[in-house]
Amino acid sequence: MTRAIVLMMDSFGVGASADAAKFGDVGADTFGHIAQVCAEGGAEVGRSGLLHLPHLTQLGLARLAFESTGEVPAGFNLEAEVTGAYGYAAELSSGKDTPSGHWEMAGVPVLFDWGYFEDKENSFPKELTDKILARAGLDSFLGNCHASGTTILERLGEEHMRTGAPIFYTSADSVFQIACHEETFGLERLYELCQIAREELEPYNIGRVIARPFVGNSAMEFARTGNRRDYAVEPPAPTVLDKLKAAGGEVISVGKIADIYAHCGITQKRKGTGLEALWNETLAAMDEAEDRSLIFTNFVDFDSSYGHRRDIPGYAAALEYFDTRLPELMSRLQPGDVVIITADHGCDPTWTGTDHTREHVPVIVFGPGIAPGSLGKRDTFADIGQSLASHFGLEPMDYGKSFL
Ligand SMILES: O=P(O)(O)O[C@H]1O[C@H](CO)[C@@H](O)[C@H]1O
Ligand SMILES: [Mn+2]
Ligand SMILES: [Mn+2]
Repeated sequence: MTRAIVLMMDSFGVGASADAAKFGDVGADTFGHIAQVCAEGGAEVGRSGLLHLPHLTQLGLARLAFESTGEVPAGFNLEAEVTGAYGYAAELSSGKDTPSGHWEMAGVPVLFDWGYFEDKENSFPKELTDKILARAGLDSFLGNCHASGTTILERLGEEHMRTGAPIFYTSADSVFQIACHEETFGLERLYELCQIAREELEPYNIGRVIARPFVGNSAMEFARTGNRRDYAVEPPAPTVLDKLKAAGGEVISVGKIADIYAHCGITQKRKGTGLEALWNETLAAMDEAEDRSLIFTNFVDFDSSYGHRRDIPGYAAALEYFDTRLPELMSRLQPGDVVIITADHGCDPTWTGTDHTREHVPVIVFGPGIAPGSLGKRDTFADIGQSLASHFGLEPMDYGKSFL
């Protein structure tokens, strides 16, 4: 069997990269700061004590974090024997957003600059919103600012329900986000509105339109649902996913992977809301996947539920939960399987603001044929894509050095 399983821990950075100053992120460290707060007793909600990640540690997480930052994360040590190959990677792409990180790890770094809506208020050009409203048959909209997606619901969700005006907002990322109530506005209507926005945004070079449906009756109750949908532009060149699909392999998307690659290079899709469901789908995919399959899971909750929310205990508990599921994956490994654990950017929950942080990402590789040891610093996430190309015997990618 030649199979690969990529576990993409969305936003799990392991320390600021050399170019972090360009992003205002010098000193950011998603993993290190969570471990620090846990060790200081500051993450006692829904969990307790030192950050406990025995399986990730056994695979090399503490060592790669030490290689990335020069510091041993609080509560960890470098004593135990390591069974995985471990390293850390810097990002070549110009942005610290989700599509850039994902495309780069699939061998296609984003070397051009995305468009951004930089103004914190009145963020969107009137001619753009006028066109979107006219095509959708709407009179007005709310928001028009940078915002955290949960606080803007507290502020404008009730007005949205009363008036039927959609909420448009953005962030430091190249995104146009639309929040609407699933029942009063309607989910399909929200998706249609996002499709119109996607088309009208073409001249602005915006990476993603994101549908942000929510439910609840009042500001204190609003909750976003698993029906989020991302409308990404297509990657600028064929990724390793496209190449594997073209060569007759299976590319199995779990969670929002398919959306992030604009459905390019995907042969099967499995959905799941929440870490538990995403794990269940990943393991079920492993039980079914045949030779020449790539199972690629995005564990979005680290980012959307905890990183952007600056929820340190929540992030710590999610990491600990993730770690408990690894033995189930290990017990399913077959000869020829390779597992890669990585991330797409940081989102340090101790950092100011609510945006991503420019960080190194972990690269943990294991499987029956993988020798343990350090993979050192990788200069681009594209080393992952190049390694997958090599693993599946595909033509080499233009970027990256294989570690396989
Ligand atoms: O605050 P929420 O709505 O979660 O938005 C976050 O999610 C977006 C996509 O990852 C990012 O651009 C960030 O703004
Ligand atoms: Mn992400
Ligand atoms: Mn994010």
